[in-house]
Amino acid sequence: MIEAVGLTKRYGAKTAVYNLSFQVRPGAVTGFLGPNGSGKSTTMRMILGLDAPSDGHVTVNGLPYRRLPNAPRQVGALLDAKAIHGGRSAYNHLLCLAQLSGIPRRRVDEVLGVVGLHEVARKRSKGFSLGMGQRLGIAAALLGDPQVLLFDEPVNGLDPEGIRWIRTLMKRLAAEGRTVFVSSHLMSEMALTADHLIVIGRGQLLADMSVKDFIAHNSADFARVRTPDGEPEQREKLTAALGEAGAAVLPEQDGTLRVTGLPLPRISDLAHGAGVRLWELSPHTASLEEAYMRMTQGAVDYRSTEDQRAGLLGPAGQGQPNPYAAPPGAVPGAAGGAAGWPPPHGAAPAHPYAPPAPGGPGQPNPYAVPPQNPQASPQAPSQAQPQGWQPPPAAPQVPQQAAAPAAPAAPPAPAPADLTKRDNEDAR
Ligand SMILES: Nc1ncnc2c1ncn2[C@@H]1O[C@H](COP(=O)(O)OP(=O)(O)OP(=O)(O)O)[C@@H](O)[C@H]1O
Repeated sequence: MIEAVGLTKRYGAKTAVYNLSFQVRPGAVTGFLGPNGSGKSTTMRMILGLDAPSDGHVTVNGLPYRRLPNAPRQVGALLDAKAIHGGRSAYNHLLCLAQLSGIPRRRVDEVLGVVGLHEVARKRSKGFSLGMGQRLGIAAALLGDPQVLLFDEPVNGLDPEGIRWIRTLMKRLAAEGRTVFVSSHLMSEMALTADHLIVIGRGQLLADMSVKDFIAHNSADFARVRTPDGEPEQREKLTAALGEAGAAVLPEQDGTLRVTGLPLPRISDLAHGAGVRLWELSPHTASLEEAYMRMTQGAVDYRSTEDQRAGLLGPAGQGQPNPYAAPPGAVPGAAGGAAGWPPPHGAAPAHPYAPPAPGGPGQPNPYAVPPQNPQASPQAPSQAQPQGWQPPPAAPQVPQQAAAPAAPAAPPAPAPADLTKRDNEDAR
């Protein structure tokens, strides 16, 4: 079990992680998601005692990493697969690690077999491909047969077979009762691998819930409807009939209609009543990627200037309304408008594809910490409210009390020009 309470990390004026509280439980794969620069690696480094928190604390099995007896046998981690002495063979690299931690030599052969590197074990690792390096890093993480495992972007550079292998491995490790905490930007992979998600944006907690709940709470299902090609009057007739019945209808670039607000049988009946033939009527269930994009859109620091101009944030494509965009009137917060969005509790969503307001009457708040989660520390309520989500403050503004109930004051949102500048700097 990993437990973070009020975890905060500042690098000078930069607040990388702010007041983060969560638990990572054994027996499950917990995905750790967040846009670039949101603080995932920093959090992992603090878990592993490589960085000291500025505030708050994090424990592994009840103790800070540095106080764990023989930590490498309790916690295994893949942080940076490139952090290997290239002149050493894979075997010698692992043997050094094993000897430092009192791990028997035979374990080196075992883990080399597990990760599929036994045939190249005597080769120098500087000749390894990206994927081979990842496998060696994973072997090192498994070396002490630890109960707690952390993987930062483990599928980086792996081919499809390798990706599938790591998915199976993680599930197996979790099924053995271990704690598996894994960061990734590959949403399709996370959807297949993770049971639970912790999502952060700009160093703050955005969500702590199961994958299923995360998708359900951050997306809106809709129907795809296609009328016969080359008969625009059929499409118009149907659009009018659906609109009259209270549906929201948006034309897609591929000629279909995206319909929300009505069940499929009702759409079919309305089409029949209007004398419109249908070539397609299919349900669309949101993917983890769509739900993730929707939740984190306002917490993205680095975005292409082309995407900003075209509004390419969701699958609707250029020139189409973006179903994941903040509704008109949402406060344009930092880098795209998290502030004020989702709408306040109980408010009707202004956007046709917006899911119901989280925490509205009769609805659980998807951003709230689940009741069974003992994370309900004094810090939790202020962290788990994306509606009031604010970027972490610069160092002088951070209240010294980690348990401060109110969200900290937000610095001014960067103007698009600032983002452009950052992009250009990145490109350099
Ligand atoms: N040693 C450091 N000194 C100063 N700033 C740092 C340091 N380490 C991280 N940061 C900053 O802290 C923020 C969080 O970085 P971090 O690497 O934790 O993000 P991340 O979520 O892992 O990003 P990515 O998905 O791109 O790997 C970034 O703005 C980064 O520039």
